[in-house]
Amino acid sequence: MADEVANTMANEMANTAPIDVAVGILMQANGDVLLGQRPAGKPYAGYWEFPGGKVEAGESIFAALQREFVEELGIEVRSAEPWCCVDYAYPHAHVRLHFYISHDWRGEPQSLEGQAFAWQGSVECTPLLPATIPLIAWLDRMRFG
Ligand SMILES: Nc1nc2c([nH]c(=O)n2[C@H]2C[C@H](O)[C@@H](COP(=O)(O)OP(=O)(O)OP(=O)(O)O)O2)c(=O)[nH]1
Repeated sequence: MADEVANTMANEMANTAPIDVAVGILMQANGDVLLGQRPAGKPYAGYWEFPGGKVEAGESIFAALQREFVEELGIEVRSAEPWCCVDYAYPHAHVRLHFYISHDWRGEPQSLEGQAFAWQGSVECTPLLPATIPLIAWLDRMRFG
């Protein structure tokens, strides 16, 4: 019964307009990418993700990306290219994730929200947010061929 209720909620959520989320993959020259761990108090606390957050009303996706990197990590993202877009229906929200790749930022990551972060070659942080899991294989193909 609990499963049925959860499935119904997920299906209803899938029919609602998605929430746009801007997500940034900072990539160093050697291919390492930056991941962060979701802080306590958020859904999926303790799960790893690429830094980012919800786009606010009237804000472009790139502006949201820049704002989130300043707020969470104290980093100025100078430029980034859109890479892929993933829709995912969580029980708490239907999200549309806009992933960008950046090779061009200023500053060293700081833990401004008390979160852990890590530069990773092959990504070994677990658990990863479910919607982010498929990205790792795509990213590896791009980075390592
Ligand atoms: N940043 C980020 N979010 C992701 C990834 N994968 C994934 O499913 N998400 C989901 C989790 C959340 O439902 C949503 C991001 O929203 P959030 O709650 O972290 O956004 P926010 O920082 O604006 O949070 P808040 O102001 O509402 O507290 O996107 C990912 O790799 N990075």
